[in-house]
Amino acid sequence: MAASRIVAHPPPYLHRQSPPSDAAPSLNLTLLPKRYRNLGICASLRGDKPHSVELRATTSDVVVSRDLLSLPRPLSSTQLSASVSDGSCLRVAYQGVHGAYSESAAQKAYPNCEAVPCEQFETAFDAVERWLVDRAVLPIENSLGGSIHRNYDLLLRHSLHIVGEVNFAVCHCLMANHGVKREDLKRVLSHPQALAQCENTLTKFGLVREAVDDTAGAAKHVAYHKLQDAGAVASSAAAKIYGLNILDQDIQDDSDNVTRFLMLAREPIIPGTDRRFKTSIVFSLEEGPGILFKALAVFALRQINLTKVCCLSWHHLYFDYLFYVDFETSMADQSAQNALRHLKEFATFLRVLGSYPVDTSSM
Ligand SMILES: O=C(O)C(=O)C[C@]1(C(=O)O)C=C[C@@H](O)C=C1
Repeated sequence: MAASRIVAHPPPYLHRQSPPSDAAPSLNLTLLPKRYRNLGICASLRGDKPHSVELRATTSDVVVSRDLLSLPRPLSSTQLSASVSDGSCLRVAYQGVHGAYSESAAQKAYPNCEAVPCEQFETAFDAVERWLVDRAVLPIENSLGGSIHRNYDLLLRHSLHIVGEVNFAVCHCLMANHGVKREDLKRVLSHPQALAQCENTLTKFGLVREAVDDTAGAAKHVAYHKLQDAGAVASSAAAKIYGLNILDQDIQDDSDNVTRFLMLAREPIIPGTDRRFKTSIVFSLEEGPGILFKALAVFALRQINLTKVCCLSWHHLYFDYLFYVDFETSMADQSAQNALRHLKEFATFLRVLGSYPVDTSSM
Protein backbone atom coordinates (compact mmCIF):
# COMPACT_ATOMS: atom_id res chain seq x y z
CA MET A 1 0.00 0.00 0.00
CA ALA A 2 1.37 3.45 -0.89
CA ALA A 3 2.67 5.63 1.94
CA SER A 4 0.80 8.60 0.42
CA ARG A 5 -2.39 7.25 2.03
CA ILE A 6 -1.04 8.53 5.32
CA VAL A 7 -0.49 12.04 4.03
CA ALA A 8 -3.82 12.31 2.31
CA HIS A 9 -5.86 11.71 5.47
CA PRO A 10 -3.94 12.91 8.50
CA PRO A 11 -5.88 12.22 11.69
CA PRO A 12 -7.13 15.21 13.64
CA TYR A 13 -4.22 15.59 16.03
CA LEU A 14 -4.34 17.52 19.27
CA HIS A 15 -1.25 19.59 19.87
CA ARG A 16 -0.33 20.94 23.27
CA GLN A 17 -0.68 24.47 21.89
CA SER A 18 -4.16 23.83 20.52
CA PRO A 19 -6.40 24.23 23.60
CA PRO A 20 -7.89 27.69 23.74
CA SER A 21 -6.24 30.29 25.94
CA ASP A 22 -7.64 31.16 29.35
CA ALA A 23 -8.99 34.44 27.99
CA ALA A 24 -12.67 34.98 28.84
CA PRO A 25 -14.75 33.11 26.26
CA SER A 26 -17.39 34.83 24.20
CA LEU A 27 -20.75 33.21 23.64
CA ASN A 28 -22.01 33.16 20.08
CA LEU A 29 -25.78 32.85 20.27
CA THR A 30 -25.95 31.66 16.68
CA LEU A 31 -24.23 28.50 17.86
CA LEU A 32 -27.06 27.74 20.23
CA PRO A 33 -29.79 25.33 19.21
CA LYS A 34 -32.59 27.16 17.40
CA ARG A 35 -35.10 26.52 20.18
CA TYR A 36 -33.04 28.70 22.54
CA ARG A 37 -32.74 31.50 20.00
CA ASN A 38 -36.54 31.51 19.56
CA LEU A 39 -36.94 32.10 23.26
CA GLY A 40 -34.61 35.08 23.36
CA ILE A 41 -32.05 33.73 25.75
CA CYS A 42 -30.20 35.91 28.25
CA ALA A 43 -26.73 34.45 28.44
CA SER A 44 -24.24 35.23 31.15
CA LEU A 45 -20.83 33.74 31.50
CA ARG A 46 -19.36 32.59 34.77
CA GLY A 47 -15.76 31.40 34.70
CA ASP A 48 -14.11 30.00 31.61
CA LYS A 49 -15.72 26.62 31.17
CA PRO A 50 -18.63 25.66 28.98
CA HIS A 51 -20.42 24.07 31.93
CA SER A 52 -20.59 27.41 33.67
CA VAL A 53 -22.47 29.11 30.87
CA GLU A 54 -25.78 30.15 32.39
CA LEU A 55 -28.85 30.37 30.19
CA ARG A 56 -31.97 32.18 31.37
CA ALA A 57 -35.23 32.80 29.56
CA THR A 58 -37.26 35.75 30.81
CA THR A 59 -40.86 35.02 31.84
CA SER A 60 -42.27 37.25 29.10
CA ASP A 61 -40.18 35.44 26.51
CA VAL A 62 -41.64 32.12 27.61
CA VAL A 63 -45.21 33.48 27.47
CA VAL A 64 -44.82 34.65 23.87
CA SER A 65 -43.15 31.46 22.72
CA ARG A 66 -45.32 29.28 20.49
CA ASP A 67 -42.64 26.63 20.32
CA LEU A 68 -42.80 25.07 23.78
CA LEU A 69 -42.78 21.54 22.41
CA SER A 70 -39.30 22.10 21.03
CA LEU A 71 -37.91 22.86 24.50
CA PRO A 72 -35.12 20.50 25.54
CA ARG A 73 -36.46 17.30 27.06
CA PRO A 74 -34.91 15.88 30.22
CA LEU A 75 -32.61 12.93 29.59
CA SER A 76 -34.07 9.60 30.59
CA SER A 77 -32.01 7.14 32.60
CA THR A 78 -32.17 4.72 29.63
CA GLN A 79 -30.54 7.29 27.34
CA LEU A 80 -27.90 7.99 29.94
CA SER A 81 -26.91 4.38 30.54
CA ALA A 82 -26.87 3.67 26.79
CA SER A 83 -24.42 6.48 26.03
CA VAL A 84 -22.22 5.61 28.97
CA SER A 85 -22.03 1.90 28.25
CA ASP A 86 -21.18 2.12 24.53
CA GLY A 87 -19.41 5.47 24.75
CA SER A 88 -21.23 6.78 21.66
CA CYS A 89 -21.25 10.35 22.95
CA LEU A 90 -17.70 10.32 24.29
CA ARG A 91 -14.53 11.85 22.91
CA VAL A 92 -11.55 10.00 24.34
CA ALA A 93 -8.00 11.40 24.13
CA TYR A 94 -5.04 9.05 23.80
CA GLN A 95 -1.33 9.55 23.31
CA GLY A 96 -0.07 8.53 19.90
CA VAL A 97 -1.42 8.30 16.38
CA HIS A 98 -4.11 6.15 14.75
CA GLY A 99 -3.22 2.50 15.35
CA ALA A 100 -1.61 2.96 18.80
CA TYR A 101 -2.48 0.40 21.49
CA SER A 102 -3.92 3.23 23.61
CA GLU A 103 -6.48 3.88 20.86
CA SER A 104 -7.52 0.20 20.96
CA ALA A 105 -7.78 0.40 24.76
CA ALA A 106 -10.06 3.47 24.42
CA GLN A 107 -12.25 1.54 22.00
CA LYS A 108 -12.34 -1.49 24.30
CA ALA A 109 -13.52 0.70 27.18
CA TYR A 110 -15.99 2.76 25.11
CA PRO A 111 -16.75 0.81 21.89
CA ASN A 112 -18.43 3.64 19.96
CA CYS A 113 -16.35 6.53 21.24
CA GLU A 114 -14.49 9.04 19.11
CA ALA A 115 -10.80 8.41 19.87
CA VAL A 116 -8.77 11.64 19.67
CA PRO A 117 -4.99 11.31 19.06
CA CYS A 118 -2.68 13.57 21.11
CA GLU A 119 1.04 14.25 20.78
CA GLN A 120 1.83 13.76 24.47
CA PHE A 121 0.09 12.47 27.61
CA GLU A 122 0.14 16.02 28.99
CA THR A 123 -1.92 17.10 25.95
CA ALA A 124 -4.46 14.35 26.63
CA PHE A 125 -4.78 15.46 30.28
CA ASP A 126 -5.05 19.13 29.25
CA ALA A 127 -7.71 18.25 26.69
CA VAL A 128 -9.91 16.70 29.41
CA GLU A 129 -9.27 19.56 31.82
CA ARG A 130 -10.20 22.13 29.17
CA TRP A 131 -13.38 20.30 28.16
CA LEU A 132 -12.12 19.52 24.63
CA VAL A 133 -12.68 15.81 25.28
CA ASP A 134 -14.49 13.73 27.92
CA ARG A 135 -11.90 11.10 28.85
CA ALA A 136 -8.17 10.37 28.61
CA VAL A 137 -6.58 6.92 28.38
CA LEU A 138 -3.36 6.25 30.28
CA PRO A 139 -1.23 3.06 30.20
CA ILE A 140 -0.23 2.50 33.82
CA GLU A 141 1.44 -0.92 34.04
CA ASN A 142 2.49 -3.86 31.92
CA SER A 143 2.84 -7.51 32.86
CA LEU A 144 6.42 -7.60 31.50
CA GLY A 145 7.68 -4.06 32.12
CA GLY A 146 5.94 -3.33 35.44
CA SER A 147 4.62 0.08 36.55
CA ILE A 148 4.98 3.08 34.25
CA HIS A 149 6.33 5.52 36.84
CA ARG A 150 6.08 8.60 34.64
CA ASN A 151 2.36 8.07 34.26
CA TYR A 152 1.86 7.68 38.02
CA ASP A 153 3.46 11.13 38.34
CA LEU A 154 0.94 12.51 35.84
CA LEU A 155 -1.94 11.18 37.95
CA LEU A 156 -0.61 13.09 40.92
CA ARG A 157 0.18 16.32 39.09
CA HIS A 158 -3.31 16.53 37.60
CA SER A 159 -6.65 16.31 39.35
CA LEU A 160 -8.46 13.91 37.00
CA HIS A 161 -10.32 10.93 38.44
CA ILE A 162 -9.93 7.28 37.48
CA VAL A 163 -13.33 6.11 36.22
CA GLY A 164 -12.40 2.79 34.64
CA GLU A 165 -9.67 0.32 33.75
CA VAL A 166 -8.98 -1.90 30.75
CA ASN A 167 -6.59 -4.82 30.48
CA PHE A 168 -5.38 -5.11 26.92
CA ALA A 169 -3.41 -8.03 25.41
CA VAL A 170 -0.50 -6.48 23.52
CA CYS A 171 0.79 -8.52 20.53
CA HIS A 172 3.76 -6.89 18.83
CA CYS A 173 4.78 -7.37 15.20
CA LEU A 174 8.04 -6.52 13.47
CA MET A 175 7.13 -4.67 10.27
CA ALA A 176 8.89 -2.99 7.37
CA ASN A 177 8.20 -1.57 3.92
CA HIS A 178 7.24 -4.04 1.19
CA GLY A 179 10.28 -5.69 -0.36
CA VAL A 180 12.42 -5.13 2.77
CA LYS A 181 13.58 -8.40 4.36
CA ARG A 182 14.51 -8.91 8.01
CA GLU A 183 18.18 -9.30 7.00
CA ASP A 184 18.07 -5.78 5.45
CA LEU A 185 17.13 -4.19 8.77
CA LYS A 186 19.75 -2.47 10.94
CA ARG A 187 17.47 -0.61 13.32
CA VAL A 188 13.99 -0.79 14.73
CA LEU A 189 11.76 2.06 15.92
CA SER A 190 9.07 1.89 18.61
CA HIS A 191 7.78 3.14 21.94
CA PRO A 192 10.32 2.42 24.74
CA GLN A 193 7.82 0.14 26.53
CA ALA A 194 7.27 -1.88 23.36
CA LEU A 195 11.04 -2.15 22.73
CA ALA A 196 11.53 -3.34 26.32
CA GLN A 197 8.75 -5.93 25.91
CA CYS A 198 10.58 -7.38 22.88
CA GLU A 199 14.10 -7.07 24.33
CA ASN A 200 15.23 -10.70 23.83
CA THR A 201 13.81 -11.04 20.31
CA LEU A 202 15.32 -7.76 19.11
CA THR A 203 18.71 -8.69 20.59
CA LYS A 204 18.51 -12.05 18.81
CA PHE A 205 17.80 -10.22 15.52
CA GLY A 206 20.77 -7.87 16.20
CA LEU A 207 18.70 -4.71 15.71
CA VAL A 208 19.61 -1.29 17.12
CA ARG A 209 16.64 0.13 19.05
CA GLU A 210 15.38 3.68 18.54
CA ALA A 211 12.74 5.07 20.88
CA VAL A 212 9.89 7.18 19.51
CA ASP A 213 6.64 8.51 21.03
CA ASP A 214 4.36 5.59 20.19
CA THR A 215 4.27 2.29 18.31
CA ALA A 216 1.93 3.44 15.54
CA GLY A 217 4.00 6.62 15.13
CA ALA A 218 7.03 4.38 14.49
CA ALA A 219 5.13 2.46 11.79
CA LYS A 220 3.96 5.71 10.22
CA HIS A 221 7.52 7.10 10.19
CA VAL A 222 8.97 3.98 8.54
CA ALA A 223 6.23 4.03 5.88
CA TYR A 224 6.25 7.78 5.25
CA HIS A 225 10.05 7.94 4.78
CA LYS A 226 10.07 4.65 2.85
CA LEU A 227 12.94 3.47 5.08
CA GLN A 228 14.83 0.45 3.76
CA ASP A 229 17.13 -0.19 6.73
CA ALA A 230 14.63 0.32 9.56
CA GLY A 231 11.56 -1.52 10.75
CA ALA A 232 8.97 -0.80 13.44
CA VAL A 233 7.50 -2.69 16.37
CA ALA A 234 3.76 -2.06 16.48
CA SER A 235 0.37 -3.77 16.25
CA SER A 236 -0.93 -5.63 13.21
CA ALA A 237 -3.57 -2.88 12.98
CA ALA A 238 -0.81 -0.27 12.60
CA ALA A 239 0.85 -2.37 9.85
CA LYS A 240 -2.46 -2.38 7.96
CA ILE A 241 -3.14 1.33 8.44
CA TYR A 242 0.34 2.41 7.24
CA GLY A 243 0.70 -0.24 4.53
CA LEU A 244 3.66 -2.11 6.04
CA ASN A 245 4.55 -5.77 5.65
CA ILE A 246 4.59 -7.92 8.81
CA LEU A 247 7.93 -9.79 9.02
CA ASP A 248 7.35 -11.46 12.43
CA GLN A 249 4.32 -11.77 14.68
CA ASP A 250 4.07 -12.08 18.48
CA ILE A 251 7.65 -10.97 19.04
CA GLN A 252 7.13 -9.97 22.70
CA ASP A 253 9.34 -11.90 25.14
CA ASP A 254 6.33 -13.48 26.83
CA SER A 255 3.09 -14.37 25.06
CA ASP A 256 1.14 -13.09 28.10
CA ASN A 257 1.87 -9.43 27.49
CA VAL A 258 -0.91 -7.39 29.04
CA THR A 259 -1.00 -3.61 29.52
CA ARG A 260 -3.41 -2.09 32.02
CA PHE A 261 -4.91 1.24 30.97
CA LEU A 262 -6.80 3.73 33.13
CA MET A 263 -9.73 5.85 31.93
CA LEU A 264 -9.67 9.36 33.38
CA ALA A 265 -12.39 11.99 33.67
CA ARG A 266 -13.00 15.40 35.22
CA GLU A 267 -15.58 14.01 37.65
CA PRO A 268 -15.45 10.79 39.66
CA ILE A 269 -18.13 8.17 39.05
CA ILE A 270 -20.47 7.23 41.87
CA PRO A 271 -19.05 4.00 43.27
CA GLY A 272 -21.44 1.08 43.47
CA THR A 273 -21.62 -2.29 45.17
CA ASP A 274 -23.59 -3.98 42.38
CA ARG A 275 -20.40 -5.35 40.79
CA ARG A 276 -16.69 -5.70 41.56
CA PHE A 277 -15.08 -2.33 42.16
CA LYS A 278 -11.49 -1.31 42.68
CA THR A 279 -10.22 1.80 44.46
CA SER A 280 -6.86 3.47 43.77
CA ILE A 281 -5.25 5.72 46.37
CA VAL A 282 -1.92 7.46 46.89
CA PHE A 283 -0.51 8.38 50.29
CA SER A 284 2.67 9.31 52.11
CA LEU A 285 3.80 8.39 55.60
CA GLU A 286 5.99 9.84 58.26
CA GLU A 287 9.27 8.06 58.84
CA GLY A 288 9.31 5.52 61.62
CA PRO A 289 9.73 1.84 62.39
CA GLY A 290 6.88 -0.34 61.14
CA ILE A 291 4.92 2.60 59.72
CA LEU A 292 4.28 0.92 56.33
CA PHE A 293 3.26 -2.27 58.15
CA LYS A 294 0.77 -0.18 60.14
CA ALA A 295 -0.55 1.48 56.95
CA LEU A 296 -1.15 -1.80 55.16
CA ALA A 297 -2.70 -3.30 58.28
CA VAL A 298 -5.71 -0.95 57.93
CA PHE A 299 -6.69 -3.06 54.91
CA ALA A 300 -5.67 -6.46 56.31
CA LEU A 301 -7.75 -5.86 59.47
CA ARG A 302 -10.85 -5.44 57.29
CA GLN A 303 -10.15 -8.35 54.89
CA ILE A 304 -9.58 -5.89 52.02
CA ASN A 305 -7.59 -7.41 49.19
CA LEU A 306 -4.72 -5.31 47.80
CA THR A 307 -4.15 -5.77 44.07
CA LYS A 308 -1.20 -3.41 43.79
CA VAL A 309 1.33 -1.63 46.00
CA CYS A 310 3.83 0.65 44.33
CA CYS A 311 6.34 2.90 46.06
CA LEU A 312 7.78 5.89 44.19
CA SER A 313 10.12 8.60 45.37
CA TRP A 314 8.78 12.11 45.38
CA HIS A 315 11.14 15.02 45.66
CA HIS A 316 9.14 17.25 47.88
CA LEU A 317 9.91 19.42 50.85
CA TYR A 318 7.94 17.37 53.36
CA PHE A 319 8.07 13.73 52.29
CA ASP A 320 10.12 11.55 50.03
CA TYR A 321 8.02 8.49 49.27
CA LEU A 322 4.58 8.03 47.84
CA PHE A 323 2.69 4.75 48.06
CA TYR A 324 0.18 3.92 45.34
CA VAL A 325 -2.24 1.21 46.44
CA ASP A 326 -5.11 -0.45 44.58
CA PHE A 327 -7.60 -2.42 46.65
CA GLU A 328 -10.52 -4.49 45.52
CA THR A 329 -13.34 -2.75 47.39
CA SER A 330 -15.70 0.02 46.35
CA MET A 331 -15.62 3.36 48.17
CA ALA A 332 -19.36 2.80 48.64
CA ASP A 333 -18.45 -0.05 50.99
CA GLN A 334 -18.29 0.89 54.68
CA SER A 335 -15.13 -1.18 55.21
CA ALA A 336 -13.25 0.89 52.58
CA GLN A 337 -14.37 4.14 54.20
CA ASN A 338 -13.31 2.89 57.64
CA ALA A 339 -9.93 1.74 56.31
CA LEU A 340 -9.21 5.16 54.78
CA ARG A 341 -10.38 6.98 57.93
CA HIS A 342 -7.97 4.80 59.88
CA LEU A 343 -5.14 5.43 57.38
CA LYS A 344 -5.72 9.20 57.61
CA GLU A 345 -4.85 9.05 61.32
CA PHE A 346 -1.19 8.65 60.47
CA ALA A 347 -0.79 9.36 56.72
CA THR A 348 0.79 12.75 56.02
CA PHE A 349 -1.06 12.93 52.70
CA LEU A 350 -3.89 10.84 51.23
CA ARG A 351 -5.78 11.15 47.94
CA VAL A 352 -8.38 8.82 46.43
CA LEU A 353 -7.56 8.65 42.72
CA GLY A 354 -10.79 6.84 41.85
CA SER A 355 -13.20 4.02 42.64
CA TYR A 356 -14.18 2.19 39.45
CA PRO A 357 -15.42 -1.16 38.09
CA VAL A 358 -12.82 -3.95 37.78
CA ASP A 359 -12.16 -5.02 34.18
CA THR A 360 -13.40 -8.61 34.23
CA SER A 361 -13.59 -8.99 30.45
CA SER A 362 -11.53 -11.59 28.67
CA MET A 363 -8.56 -10.30 26.69
O1 LIG B 1 2.72 3.21 21.76
C1 LIG B 1 1.58 2.76 21.88
O2 LIG B 1 0.97 2.20 20.97
C2 LIG B 1 0.93 2.90 23.18
O3 LIG B 1 -0.28 2.85 23.24
C3 LIG B 1 1.78 3.05 24.42
C4 LIG B 1 2.13 1.75 25.12
C5 LIG B 1 2.71 2.04 26.55
O4 LIG B 1 2.94 3.19 26.90
O5 LIG B 1 2.93 1.08 27.28
C6 LIG B 1 0.91 0.94 25.31
C7 LIG B 1 0.92 -0.40 25.26
C8 LIG B 1 2.15 -1.17 25.04
O6 LIG B 1 2.55 -1.62 26.31
C9 LIG B 1 3.22 -0.34 24.45
C10 LIG B 1 3.15 0.99 24.41
